Order: sequence, then structure tokens, then C-alpha cells
Amino acid sequence: MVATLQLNQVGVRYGKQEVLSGVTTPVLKGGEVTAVIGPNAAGKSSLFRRIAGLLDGPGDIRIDDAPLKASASSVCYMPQDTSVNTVLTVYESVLLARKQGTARKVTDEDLEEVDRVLFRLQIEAIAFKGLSELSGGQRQLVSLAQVLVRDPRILLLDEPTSALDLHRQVEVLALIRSLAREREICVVLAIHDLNQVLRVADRVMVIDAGTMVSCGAVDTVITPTLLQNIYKVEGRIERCSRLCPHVIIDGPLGRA
Ligand SMILES: Nc1ncnc2c1ncn2[C@@H]1O[C@H](COP(=O)(O)OP(=O)(O)OP(=O)(O)O)[C@@H](O)[C@H]1O
Repeated sequence: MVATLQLNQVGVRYGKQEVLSGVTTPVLKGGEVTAVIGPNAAGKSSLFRRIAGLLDGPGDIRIDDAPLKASASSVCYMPQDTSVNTVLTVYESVLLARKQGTARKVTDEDLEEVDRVLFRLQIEAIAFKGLSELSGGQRQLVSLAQVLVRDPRILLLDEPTSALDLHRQVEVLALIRSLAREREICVVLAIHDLNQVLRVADRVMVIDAGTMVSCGAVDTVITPTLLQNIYKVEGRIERCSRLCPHVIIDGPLGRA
């Protein structure tokens, strides 16, 4: 069955401070990638934590047309901060993530799935390294392995490529996109690089100052007006010789 996610008037408060309010989306469908963009401190991570069930707040979150509480196990969330404090190896941590929340014994299928995910992320070579010995980029790839191995229906990725080199960014985003299609899972990812958004996303949600200011097809949302209004820069969207759209920034607003 194709996964679905829908938000209705969703908000987040920290104590008395409201940092997000009234986020309402159309039904986000499995097979699609939705990019969440917006300036620093706009509320993107808070939205992810709310959908992951880590924060309470107003509004209704429905997964596969059921309330979040009934289907929380379908959601896997990769936070922005992937720092670790553990003596586990990469392999152990990914296997533990696979078993998370269950008391059952490890099966051959679990081991095969761990191998498969490490292979797809091309991190088999570091499988038996300790997590504390990894570089920032390696740590981010392992965090990604830890969520992918759980076979999520709703995959929430908060800046999953921020520590990766360009080659890895392109590969990982292509992998995420093909996993969304293959497994019909609903992927929602926060990402700052608008050119990567143009490559990977089917839909874009823009969060600014705690509200959702638009949600729609990539080419209708990523426009010179968005660059001006949200990012305060002058820019254009142009197609390269292979007809792929690219964002070109001319400079800060008023000084281009
Ligand atoms: N645990 C917290 N307690 C209180 N306020 C918080 C907490 N976490 C975040 N905030 C505040 O909520 C607002 C939104 O933060 P959030 O991390 O959701 O933004 P973001 O859009 O993900 O930003 P960035 O792009 O910089 O990662 C900010 O003003 C931030 O200071």
C-alpha cells in the first residue's frame, strides 16, 4: 500500500513560545519526495520533531489516514545532529536500529538487510569501525543507514547531506529518490541547497518565520520571487544545456 502523510493545522510550542503554527498540507504520497526549505530558525526541524512524535502541539497528523499515535512506528526520523556518544561499531549500531523497539532475536533477514543498506550507501568498508572514530560525513551516512534499515513508511530526513562531499550528496539524494519510488515510501527532507532540491524533490514546502508560506510542485515554488521574498537575494532559474533547471544567484537583494 502506498504510504500517505497529511498535516492539518500543525503547530509547535516550546514552553510559551510558539515557533510554528497552522501547517496544513495536501496528502503527501508514497513514492514522492517533499523538500522542506526556508531560512535558518524558520521552524523546519521543529516540524520534523513534531511529525516524528517527539514534540506535542496543536493540529492533526495523519499517517495512512490514521492518527499519528496509531502509526508512530511507521515514521523514521534522522535528526540534523548526528553526533554520537557510544562504543558501538557501525554494523552494531545499524543492526540495533533495525531491531529498535522489538525484543525479538536477530534473524538472517535482519543481517541481510543491514548488509544491503551498508552496500547501497557504500559504507561496508567502515562496518567494523567504532562510531566515535568516524568523520562527520561518515557519521551522517551511518545515521542514514540507521533509518533506512528500519524499513520506514514515512522517512523524515533533517539536512541528510549537510556533511557530505558533492559526489556523496548527489549519490545519496539519488538513492533516497529511488528508495521512495521502489518502496512507495513518503520522504520529507529538509535541505538548504536549492539546486539539490531541484534535482531530488517532487514537491516543495516553504517554511518562513513559523508558518508554511507555500507547498507545491518544484517549478511553481522555486522562482525568482521566492529567492527575493524568502532568501532576500536576486536570482534566476535557468535551464542548462541538458535542460535541467538551476538556481543562479546574482547577489543580495538591491545590490545585484
Ligand atoms: N528545544 C528548543 N527550545 C526552545 N526553542 C527552540 C528549541 N529548538 C528550537 N527552538 C527555536 O525554535 C525556532 C525554530 O527552530 P528550528 O530548529 O525548528 O529551525 P530550522 O528551520 O530547523 O533552522 P535551521 O535551518 O537553522 O536548522 C528557533 O527560533 C529556535 O531558536
